[in-house]
Amino acid sequence: MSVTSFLARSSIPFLHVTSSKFLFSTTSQIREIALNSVQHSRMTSELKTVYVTRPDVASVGIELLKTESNVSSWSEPLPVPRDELLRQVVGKNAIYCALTDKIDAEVIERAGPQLKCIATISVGYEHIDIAECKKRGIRVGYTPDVLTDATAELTVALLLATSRRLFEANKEVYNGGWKSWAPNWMCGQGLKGTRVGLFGFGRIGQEIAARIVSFKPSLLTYTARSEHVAEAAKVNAQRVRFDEMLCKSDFIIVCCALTPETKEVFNASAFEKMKPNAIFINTARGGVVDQPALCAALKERRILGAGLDVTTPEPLPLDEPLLKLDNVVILPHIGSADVNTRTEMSRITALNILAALKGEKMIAEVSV
Ligand SMILES: O=CC(=O)O
Repeated sequence: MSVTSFLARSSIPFLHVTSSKFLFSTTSQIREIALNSVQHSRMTSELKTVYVTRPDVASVGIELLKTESNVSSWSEPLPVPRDELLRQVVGKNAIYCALTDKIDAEVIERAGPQLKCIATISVGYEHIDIAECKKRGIRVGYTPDVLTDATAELTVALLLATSRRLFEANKEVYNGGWKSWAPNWMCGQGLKGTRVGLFGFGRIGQEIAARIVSFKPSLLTYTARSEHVAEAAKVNAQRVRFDEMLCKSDFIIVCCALTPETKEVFNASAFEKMKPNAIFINTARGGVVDQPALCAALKERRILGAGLDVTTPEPLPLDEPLLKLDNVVILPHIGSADVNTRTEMSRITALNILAALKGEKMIAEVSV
């Protein structure tokens, strides 16, 4: 890089820049600047390199990363195309990604042996090939905790919107269907006195439970691999077997991680066991559900309704059969979408990368 173009880009404090003209008086000053330029270029070339796939949600994180690394990023508000991702990761030390990016063995191999860290701006990390990272000693960062409250809040909002038919009712206001107050019109199913089952009782499940308690259900139950005795006691929840949850719940809320064990665990046989008034809520991952089986159960009114913040695929194509049903509420995966939460997620993702690149403890690291 020439001295002039370096100066044009740099922010060396003693340099005076007016209308892109550089004002310096003596040759010694010019020599000093040139020397600085060389040193700065050397420093810059020694900085670690980070590729960011989602600049739209990451401005805070990008600014942080820029303080200590060379950042390049995809520039559009849609996921980076696969071929561009494969091109851009080559030679990078870290990748800042989102759940919309499949970071598999091919991406990792293409990046090269200097890749030290992959950090995702999400709590879920099933889009990253963790086994491959383990094999290569690549550290993986994620953003649990910070999004727990936002996701629990959205889950309750979705549950109420589904069970009290908010979207159906709202449409009637605009399409002339609202003729008069009527005793049997737009009646839904309240939470009070019902049995609620949580499929998964981790951080998010526990926060959903804490919020559901205030609606006075008759019983809160959960299924989980570990007992969570103390956490369950706080909300007076009972651990039950999956089958019991299916057969007896009025509401089932999915709040587990997507793993080989939970993949399509809500299948035709599961929906078959549910009560006809059951309302199924999923804010975890679409992959936990056999979607055609859910669609059939809703269409044939074998269950009362469903509220889904996650689907397969995302986004849903406009000819998706679920979109034709009036007993389902679908949201475009907005569980953690509150401004403060997303800002914090972006910051943590960047801090995870900076820590990993310095060999320090990350804020949240997946144990690979
Ligand atoms: O679904 C959202 C996340 O994993 O953060």
